[in-house]
Parts: sequence; C-alpha cells; structure tokens
Amino acid sequence: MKIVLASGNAGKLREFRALFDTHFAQQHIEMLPQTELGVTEAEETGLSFVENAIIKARHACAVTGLPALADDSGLEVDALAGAPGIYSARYAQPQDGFGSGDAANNAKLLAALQDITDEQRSARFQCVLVYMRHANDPTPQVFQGSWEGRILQAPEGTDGFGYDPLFYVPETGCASASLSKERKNQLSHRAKALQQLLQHWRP
Ligand SMILES: O=P(O)(O)OP(=O)(O)OP(=O)(O)OC[C@H]1O[C@@H](n2cnc3c(O)ncnc32)[C@H](O)[C@@H]1O
Ligand SMILES: [Mg+2]
Repeated sequence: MKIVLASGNAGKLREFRALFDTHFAQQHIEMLPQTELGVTEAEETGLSFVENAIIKARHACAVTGLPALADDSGLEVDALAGAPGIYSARYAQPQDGFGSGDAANNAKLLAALQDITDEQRSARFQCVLVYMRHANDPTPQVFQGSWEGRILQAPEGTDGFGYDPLFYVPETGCASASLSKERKNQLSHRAKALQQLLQHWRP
C-alpha cells in the first residue's frame, strides 16, 4: 500500500521516516513524500491546525490519487496568547526586518519575548495528523499530540529543525535541538500524534 506524506518540510520528513521505519517496516506500507510525486505546497488558508492538515491531505490526494497523511504543527507561546500557533512557519516576514525561514522565526520569537521572565515563557508544540483515503473522504481521521516546554533566552543545540533550538524540554533538561533524533521521536508532539494514529488508524 502506498501513502503520500503531505509535507514539504525536510525536518518533518526525516522524523517521519525514522518513526515509520520503526512502526511500519513489517506492514507493507510505503510512505512517499509528496515532493517525490510532484505535489506542490497547498495554500494553508484554515484557521486551525486540523483545517490546515485537511487542506494539505486533500490536496495531496487530489494530485496523486493516493491516500494521504498530512501534518500541521506549530508552537503556542502562552505569553504571546498562543502565537505563533498555526502561523508558526510564516511568523517572521521580510517586512519585519527578520527575513523568513527558521532562523528568522527564531529571531522574531526571541525579540517578542525579550522582557519576559523564565517563569512566563511556557509554551507547547502542537501536532495534528490527518489521514484521508481520497480527496472526497467525508471522514478524515484526525490524531493529535502536544509537547510542553518553555522558550529559552538564547538558542541551544544543533539537531532538529524549526523552533527546536529555543524549545526547552523540562523532562530532559535541555533544548529539543540538543536531543538525539531517537529521543525526540520518543517524546515529541509528532511522536505522540503518531502513537494515537497507530492505535486507532483505519487505513
Ligand atoms: O506544511 P508543510 O509542508 O508540512 O511544512 P511547514 O514547514 O510549512 O509546516 P507547517 O505548516 O505545519 O508549520 C509548522 C511550523 O512549526 C514548526 N515546527 C513544527 N514541528 C516542529 C518541531 O518538531 N520542531 C521545531 N519546530 C517545529 C516548523 O518549523 C514550522 O515553522
Ligand atoms: Mg506549511
């Protein structure tokens, strides 16, 4: 069985690859990144993680004719009323003076929190996974995971992607960018959402 993985994010794809190698090796399930099938990015016009994940999965199904699994994720910072949230990937914009991309997003986040004490820097990663059997699937399957932490005062660590250098994980005492990929894949929002999927999924 072939499933298209509806994400263009190289960091997510690396994590999924490792998670699937562990779980799907025996099941004859082949996960193909959408970029290998000529699927371009869908416009994320939803107002929630679940809406955006459905948009991405539906788009990948429509283009490929295959079932699709999409991930919409992001970082919620309490001191910023939940921002950047669903806008995490496009938090920094060239007109802010930060540029765009992961480094710019991290720089903008540090600037937004510059007067905020450690106790007030609580945050969490959210991940919503949506599985759709076809583009008109009326019952998308939705799985969710979150990961509690807080935002550091300066980046740490060299692994991971996105906001990992700024995300302090209390249960490990370090930034998520300082975790091995195996350890992050045991603890993360994405790992938890995937555990839910593995328990309840109807392919
Ligand atoms: O939509 P796709 O193609 O999957 O790729 P994307 O990077 O645009 O993905 P999202 O729209 O879901 O945005 C997710 C944002 O949250 C960040 N993010 C999500 N999971 C993360 C993780 O495990 N570690 C660090 N940052 C993460 C990521 O860097 C993005 O800025
Ligand atoms: Mg995106």
